[in-house]
Amino acid sequence: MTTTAVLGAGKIGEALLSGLLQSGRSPDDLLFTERYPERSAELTKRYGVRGVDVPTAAGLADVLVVAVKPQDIEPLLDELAAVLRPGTLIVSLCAGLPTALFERRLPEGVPVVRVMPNTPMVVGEAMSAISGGRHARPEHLALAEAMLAAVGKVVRVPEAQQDAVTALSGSGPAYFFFLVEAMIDAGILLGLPRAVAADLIIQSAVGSAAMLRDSGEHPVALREAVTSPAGTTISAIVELEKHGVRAALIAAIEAARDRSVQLGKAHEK
Ligand SMILES: NC(=O)C1=CN([C@@H]2O[C@H](COP(=O)(O)OP(=O)(O)OC[C@H]3O[C@@H](n4cnc5c(N)ncnc54)[C@H](O)[C@@H]3O)[C@@H](O)[C@H]2O)C=CC1
Ligand SMILES: O=C(O)[C@@H]1CCC=N1
Repeated sequence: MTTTAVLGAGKIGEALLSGLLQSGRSPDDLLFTERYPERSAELTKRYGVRGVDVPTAAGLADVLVVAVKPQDIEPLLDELAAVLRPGTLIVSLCAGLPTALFERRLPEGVPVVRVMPNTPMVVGEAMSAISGGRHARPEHLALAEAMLAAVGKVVRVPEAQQDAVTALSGSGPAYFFFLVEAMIDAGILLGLPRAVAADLIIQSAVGSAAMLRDSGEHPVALREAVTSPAGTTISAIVELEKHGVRAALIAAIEAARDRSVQLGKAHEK
């Protein structure tokens, strides 16, 4: 079994640790590093996984998963460059950062796999897209793929598509949560108790997601099946179209893609 260290156990780092443990990985095969000692102690208490410093992680782990914010990557790269063992696989979860950045800043020949996961990892339902860097061989991609397959679904994409992936599925859960939040507010406006409105909307979201995944039907066909002639749904759809919700979503996702590109450009030199 490989030893995997998560460097930066914030929201996505913790989601990965938690998902891997739920999938049956032993806490003894996992490590993490964290900037704040209180956070480190809290995670060890919660998961039984050891918090270590970067040199210890680099000395013990075969796979180093980089999960710090893109803005925090520079000092971590400096630290890692000094202690990285040959053959260690770097798996970056960082939005926008190209594999070339890691290859340039870490010892020559380092295998790097860029991944864009998402937080449903905590319930084993992540969507992760992976791309290999210049020195990532098939066995490196297979190792990263196996790790992520334990916590959800994995696709391989050319690295040039990772900014678009980040905007779609990396940030995607936030759009769904935003929608659910707005729909619950609508329930409040219509006079329902908050808890009832939340139950109605969350179960509708779960049921709709299962239909999208399992029915094999196109989203348009599924929506049409709900939309009765002269019924209630079409009255709502007219309002959504009038308010430009479709265009707003497309523009929002384009803005997220542009931000991902910008995050990568900040580390070009
Ligand atoms: N939150 C999400 O839904 C997703 C995040 N990502 C990517 O994952 C990365 C982390 O994002 P979040 O977890 O949301 O951020 P976060 O801020 O919750 O987590 C980052 C963690 O790294 C720690 N940290 C920073 N520098 C460190 C260092 N040198 N050594 C040890 N620990 C260090 C911080 O204390 C913090 O706990 C980002 O690059 C982001 O683009 C990717 C996909 C989804
Ligand atoms: O908002 C962000 O930058 C990160 C990357 C994808 C999801 N969260």
